[in-house]
Amino acid sequence: MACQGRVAVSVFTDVDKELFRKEIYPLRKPAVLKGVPLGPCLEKWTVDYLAAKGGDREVKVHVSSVSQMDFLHKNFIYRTLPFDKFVQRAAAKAEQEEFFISKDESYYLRSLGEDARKEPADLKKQFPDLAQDFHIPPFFEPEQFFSSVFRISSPGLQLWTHYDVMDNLLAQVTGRKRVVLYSPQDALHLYLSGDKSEVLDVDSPDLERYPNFVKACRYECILAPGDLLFIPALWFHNTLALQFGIGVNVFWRHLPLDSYDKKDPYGNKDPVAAARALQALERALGALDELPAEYRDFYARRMVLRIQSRAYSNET
Ligand SMILES: O=C(O)CCC(=O)C(=O)O
Ligand SMILES: [Fe+2]
Repeated sequence: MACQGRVAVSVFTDVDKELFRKEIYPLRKPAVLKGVPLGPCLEKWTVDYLAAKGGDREVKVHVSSVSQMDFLHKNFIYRTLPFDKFVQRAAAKAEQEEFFISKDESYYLRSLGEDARKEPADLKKQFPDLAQDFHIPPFFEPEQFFSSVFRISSPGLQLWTHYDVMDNLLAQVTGRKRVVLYSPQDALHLYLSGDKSEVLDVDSPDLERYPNFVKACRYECILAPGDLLFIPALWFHNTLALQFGIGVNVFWRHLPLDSYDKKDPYGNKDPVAAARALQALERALGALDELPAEYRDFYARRMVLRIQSRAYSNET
């Protein structure tokens, strides 16, 4: 059945590993899991506690003059702050005394590994004292673990729609967060630029520029503190912090280890076979360029038909 309007993400309570592996994981659909024990972080992670325990190690943060971050027009910059200062600034209710761009700038932290270009983030390594307070849900096998990442946002901050290549458990620890998701099968309606959608305003999209966006089925949920969102690999997600928010996401491998790019600290590089296929496509397009426009158009359409009949799993 066609999707009409919005679809609420399914909510599950009392989920244990068995239920997750049998009833939720195989569906490859997002799910909100309520009441999964996440440890003492739920009570402990106040701004003061985080600042004290997280210490003053330097973190690289996104700083944006407006709350909707725009990767197309780069309305944000990266700056480095000590973790404790960053947390205080992101949680601030009033205008910033010290600022980079403007008094009402927004902040977003996606924590990184020790050597950010090589190593995935791991809370246990970068924030050992805080990592103790967060209990990673035991729903995956330990060898599937890829990374654990702090997600800390100013109130109102919106992160663009993108996909990651790992399965994800996104835990909301404090603050409420709205998450809008789209199926990988809706990729044709999302106006992709690499791993991101060019449609920044998912609530009132520019339909003259992006007419097919209305065809994408919008899944939505609001995460409250203590909620866990399962985001299967390749599902697009757009997050909006309704309040100052602290989250932790844990990425897990879904495919065998050697399906993934070995140099992928973020968990968003396409699997090696997919990257090879995309490269081959670029070569094919280069060959089409040797033809006059009329022929190029015709053979491009034939290629689309071939791809559809050979590789799509169904008629969507
Ligand atoms: O929580 C957020 O703000 C973004 C989360 C995200 O993109 C992820 O967990 O992959
Ligand atoms: Fe993500």
